[in-house]
Amino acid sequence: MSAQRVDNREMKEKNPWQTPVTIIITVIGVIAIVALVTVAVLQNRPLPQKYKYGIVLDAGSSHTALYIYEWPAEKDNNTGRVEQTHSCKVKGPGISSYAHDPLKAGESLRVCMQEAEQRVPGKRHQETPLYLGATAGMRLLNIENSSASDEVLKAVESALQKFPFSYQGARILSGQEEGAFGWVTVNYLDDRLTQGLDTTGALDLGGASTQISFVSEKFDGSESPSNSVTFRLYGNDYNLYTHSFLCYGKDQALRMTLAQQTQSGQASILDPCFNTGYTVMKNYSVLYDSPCVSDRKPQNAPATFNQTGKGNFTECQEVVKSVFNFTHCKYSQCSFNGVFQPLLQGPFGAFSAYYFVMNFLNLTDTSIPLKAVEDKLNSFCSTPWNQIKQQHPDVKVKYLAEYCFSGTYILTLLTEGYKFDQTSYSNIKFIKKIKGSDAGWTLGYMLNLTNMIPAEAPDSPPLPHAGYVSIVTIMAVLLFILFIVSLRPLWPRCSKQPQIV
Ligand SMILES: O=P(O)(O)OP(=O)(O)OP(=O)(O)OC[C@H]1O[C@@H](n2cnc3c(O)ncnc32)[C@H](O)[C@@H]1O
Repeated sequence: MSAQRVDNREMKEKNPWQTPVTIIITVIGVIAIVALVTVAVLQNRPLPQKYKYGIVLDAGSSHTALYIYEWPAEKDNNTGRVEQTHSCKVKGPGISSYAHDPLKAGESLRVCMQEAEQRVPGKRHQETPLYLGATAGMRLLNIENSSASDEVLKAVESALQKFPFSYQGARILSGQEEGAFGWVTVNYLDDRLTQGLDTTGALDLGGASTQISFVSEKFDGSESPSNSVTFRLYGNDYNLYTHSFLCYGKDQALRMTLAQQTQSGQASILDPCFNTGYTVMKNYSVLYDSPCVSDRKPQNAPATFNQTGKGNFTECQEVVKSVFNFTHCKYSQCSFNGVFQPLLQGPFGAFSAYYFVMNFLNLTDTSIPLKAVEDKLNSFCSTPWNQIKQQHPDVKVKYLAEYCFSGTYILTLLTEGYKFDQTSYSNIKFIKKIKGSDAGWTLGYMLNLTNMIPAEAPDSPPLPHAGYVSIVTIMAVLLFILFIVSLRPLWPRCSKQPQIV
C-alpha cells in the first residue's frame, strides 16, 4: 500500500502536466484563443443595415410616376446597390395638361407623395432627396407658352415643398439628358459599368419624344458634337451617341399621322392605322393643339371630323413613313430628319412604350424574322374592332384602339428610322424592368445628382466578414496546435512503466 502511494507521488513529480503552473498556462492559452475567435466573430459582425432613400418624380407627357430608391447607407459609392423599392402612378394626365390650372398639377401629386411618406422611414425623411424631372410634354408646353410651363413648375414645386423630404428642385430635362440617363440606368442595373463590360444601347419611346442612345466605336463625337455625351464612370471613358426626337413619341407621332390625313380639312377620314369598325369623332382644334402639328392646321376646316378604321397595315405604314423625312442628310449617314446617326452597335434595351406595345402584341421575341413581325401586325390591324374588344375586355380602350398604329409606328421607327435590319433587330430586347427597377431615365438621373457613380473605380472591398472570421479561426487553431507541440518535452509518457527509483 505505502509503496504504491510513493510511486504515485513520484509519477506526479515526473509529469509536469499535473503541476499547477502548466495547468494555468494551458487554461490561459485556451482562453486567449477562444477570446481571439470570439472577438473576430463578434466585433467584425456587420452592423444592422441602415438604408438611405431617394425619390424621383418622372413628369412625363402622358402621366407622372414616382419612384423610391433605396441603398445601404454606408455603401453610397458601391456598385449595383441602388434598387427601386416602390413606384406610384399619379392619377390623371401629365403635368403639362394642367397649363390652364397649374395648382391642379401640384395637387395631382399628393396621393403618391403621401404614399412616399409612408414608405420612407420617418427618421430618414429629412435627408431623403426629392427630385422632379419633366420630359417632352413640358418641353412642348415650354415651346408653346413658356410662362405657362413656368407656372406649372412653380405650382408643382410649392406642392412638393410641403412634404418633409429634402426637396432638390423641379426642372425640365433636355432630350439629351433623358437619353443619356436612360442609358446610364440600363447599364448600371446590368452591372456593366462597374465591370467595364461592353454597354447596352437604350431605346426609349415616350408619349411625346423618343430617345436612342448607344456607344459606337465609329463615333467620336466629331461629326455631330451635339449628339455626343462623354462620361468617365468607374474608371472607364464612354463616348455616348444620343438623340432625342421631339414629337416622335407615340402620341405626338399619332397626331402627325392624323394631321397628314386631314390636310384638306375633310369631315371624315378612313384611317388604315385603326381597326375596321372603329369610329370616333375628333375635334380639329384639339388635334392641332400641339407645336408638333400646329403650323399645319388646315384653313377652313370644320370643327370636327370622323375617323373610321380601315385596318390595313401596309397603308398604315405608308402614312407613318410620311411623317419621317429621309431626303436630306449633311452627314456621312443619318437616321431621319437630317439627324446624324453612327452605325448601330451592340445589344439594345427598348423600354417604355416599346415594351407596352410589343408586349401586348406578343412581339417581344426579336429572334423572329422581321417579315413575321409584319405578318402579325397585318393580321392584328385587319381584325375587326368588335372582335379586338371582345378578346381584350380588360385593356383600356384608348390603348386597344391604338395598338395597330403603335405597333406599325414602332416597326417603322426601328427599321426605316433607325435602320435596324434583320440582324441588328435581333439584338433588341424589349424590357420593362431590370432586377426589379423600371428601365427609364429616373435612376440614372438620381445616381448622377447624388454623385453615386464615381469617375474612378472604388478601392477593392476589404475581406468579407465570413472570410475574416475563417482566417482568424484557422490562425487560432494553428496557434493552439503550435502551443501544444511546443510543450512536447513536457508531454507525459503514460504508456511507459513508471520508473522505480
Ligand atoms: O417621355 P414622354 O414623352 O414625356 O412621355 P411619358 O413619360 O408620358 O411616356 P411613358 O413612357 O409613360 O408612356 C409612353 C406611352 O405609352 C403609353 N402607354 C402607357 N401604358 C401603356 C399600355 O399599357 N399600352 C399601350 N400604351 C401605353 C402612354 O400613354 C404613352 O403614350
